[in-house]
Amino acid sequence: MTIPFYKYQGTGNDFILIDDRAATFAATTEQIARLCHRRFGIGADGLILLRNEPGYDFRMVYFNADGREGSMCGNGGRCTVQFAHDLGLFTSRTSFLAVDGPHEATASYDLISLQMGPVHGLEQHDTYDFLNTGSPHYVAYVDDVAQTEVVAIGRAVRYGDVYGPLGGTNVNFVQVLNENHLKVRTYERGVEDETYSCGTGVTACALSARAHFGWEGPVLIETVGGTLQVTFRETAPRQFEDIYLIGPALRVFEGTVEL
Ligand SMILES: N[C@@H](CCC[C@H](N)C(=O)O)C(=O)O
Repeated sequence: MTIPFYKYQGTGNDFILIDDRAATFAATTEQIARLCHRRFGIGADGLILLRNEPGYDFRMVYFNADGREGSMCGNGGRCTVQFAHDLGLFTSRTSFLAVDGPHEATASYDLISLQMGPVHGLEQHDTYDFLNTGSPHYVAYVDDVAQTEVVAIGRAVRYGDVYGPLGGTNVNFVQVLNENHLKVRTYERGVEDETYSCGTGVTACALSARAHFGWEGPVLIETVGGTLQVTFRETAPRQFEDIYLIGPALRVFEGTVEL
């Protein structure tokens, strides 16, 4: 079976995008993992199907690089919005459905502003915060992210006694650069490695910084693959609404692949 695909990236978090409005894509977990493999396939942090959804412009179905359907992906959402825009599904404002519910977004040139779901609750532990921004995130503050063993520590937390039995977690390491300015590196569950950027991860870090430092935002976040911005409204302690993840999303190439 020959499948046409598009490759997109959002601050270096890269995805295979498939126009599946005809709902014909059928692949096993192993086949999706192979498409995402950087030696044996196209190479990506995840694969996303754009499908039709009544009442919305489209539906986003997201698979991690391990081939399993994942929880919400912020950068993948921004790339899917850019893909829908490139397909002509909307002009400047869109609404779509993802695994965590409805989302709204705007596209202006290559800048995508994606409304994330509301966040109800943020756990503050002795050495880290934990919250769910559509995907689960562990947030730890460090002095220097460049000197942090992201993969080794990230993997230990993801598979550790606390979060391993709960399905694992993504693990973010945060360095405060200035007020409203962070530098973040993330170990991603489902990729099982550090990625260049994680949208739900930087969103979690911005909300955590709000809880720690009282920042109003917008919070600027430097990732390995570029800069993202997060805005939010805290409606009550540790309750967040109107959360927006803002940054570039670009088509890199397109092609066909054998399944
Ligand atoms: N890269 C994503 C996060 C994707 C979900 C995650 N890997 C998980 O399954 O928990 C993002 O940009 O949010």
